[in-house]
Amino acid sequence: MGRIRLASFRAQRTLPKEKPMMVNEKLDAGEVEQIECVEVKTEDSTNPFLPKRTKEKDLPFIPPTEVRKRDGKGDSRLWIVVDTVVLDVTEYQNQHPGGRSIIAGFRGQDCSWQWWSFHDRTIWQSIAGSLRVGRTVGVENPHRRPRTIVGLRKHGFDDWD
Ligand code: HEM
Repeated sequence: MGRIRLASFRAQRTLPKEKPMMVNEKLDAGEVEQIECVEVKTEDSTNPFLPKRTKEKDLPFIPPTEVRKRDGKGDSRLWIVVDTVVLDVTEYQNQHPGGRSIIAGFRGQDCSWQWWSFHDRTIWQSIAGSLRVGRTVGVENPHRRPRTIVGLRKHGFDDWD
């Protein structure tokens, strides 16, 4: 009985040209399939998007030196860091409601406090959750967080005092 041959973009077929291969082509019984697997090495082939169900503690560690290299220039992916989580925003930057350029300002860098200033946990879970490729430590934020003064104002409404 024949079997279904599944093509993968990672596999490069090396059968003779006169017998071109078709995706999902059925092989005859006994026919030997010759596929030489050649891993397609992009610089990020080891950092795919991780499923939302992956817990943050289980994200693979990516050294900060690698994160900084992903600045979206040339063939590079575009990564940003929120807290300790590395997000791949290469495609998402074009869909960002706040505009593309604001994300591009944080190429390969940390943007934690800016991120939490404009977004909440719902956006973290619904969108950023699917853009995670790993976790890291030690990646710098290009802007110092402005000082905020808290606790000097009385809580509540006391105009009738
Ligand atoms: C993975 C990265 C990001 C995701 C998933 C994301 C997602 C979003 C979403 C869903 C909105 C619309 C919010 C709403 O309508 O309530 C938004 C708006 C916005 N985002 Fe992002 N964002 C990302 C990165 C960033 C970064 C790095 C900045 C830098 C400061 C930023 C700044 C903003 C701003 C300024 C707005 C517009 C807020 C407004 O119009 O009120 N975002 N973003």
